[in-house]
Amino acid sequence: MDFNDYIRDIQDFPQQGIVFKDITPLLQDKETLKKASEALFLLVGEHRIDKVVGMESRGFFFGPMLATKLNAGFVPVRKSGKLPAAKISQSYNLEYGTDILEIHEDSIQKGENVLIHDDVLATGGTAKAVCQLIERLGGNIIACNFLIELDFLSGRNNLNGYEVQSLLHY
Ligand SMILES: O=P(O)(O)OC[C@H]1O[C@H](OP(=O)(O)OP(=O)(O)O)[C@H](O)[C@@H]1O
Ligand SMILES: Nc1ncnc2[nH]cnc12
Repeated sequence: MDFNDYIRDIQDFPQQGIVFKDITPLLQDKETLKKASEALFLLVGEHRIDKVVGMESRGFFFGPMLATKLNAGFVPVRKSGKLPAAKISQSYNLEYGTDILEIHEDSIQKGENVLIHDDVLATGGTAKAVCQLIERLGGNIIACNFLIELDFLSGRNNLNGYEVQSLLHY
């Protein structure tokens, strides 16, 4: 089974000139979903992880599954105005726009080992903003884990100094 067969390109979504990597076929297929989840877990290796941080929305697909496999908690990073309790914010740019991300202040304790997970690493703007949020809370970033990395956008250059783990490269 080839994961690439379950990822489709959608031209000009969400805006002109963007080729969108749609992973819903991979999520819909029970065997592929299970295998992708296991493969993402294996990418993490032997690290001890306290918290998996996933970003809204597509970091929520695999983030909690990874957390249970790693015996860790799950922390959502959400877009502006969605989190109810005390939080900190970070603005950022991504491949097709700009936005604000937020995290609850009490979600990570100082010195906790954190794995960041998202579906796609494109320009790295989103992941870099999440790294900044976690470090402002005193978290120790162990690695950034992605289902897909768009190599031609060089997103990992925005994540210098962090381990970047990606299952699929385009
Ligand atoms: O590396 P970057 O250029 O920052 O882009 C990557 C981000 O873009 C997508 O999220 P999007 O903001 O589209 O939100 P969604 O998950 O709610 O669809 C994707 O899920 C990543 O979070
Ligand atoms: N080309 C792309 N496909 C899917 N998700 C993305 N997030 C940022 N760029 C993306």
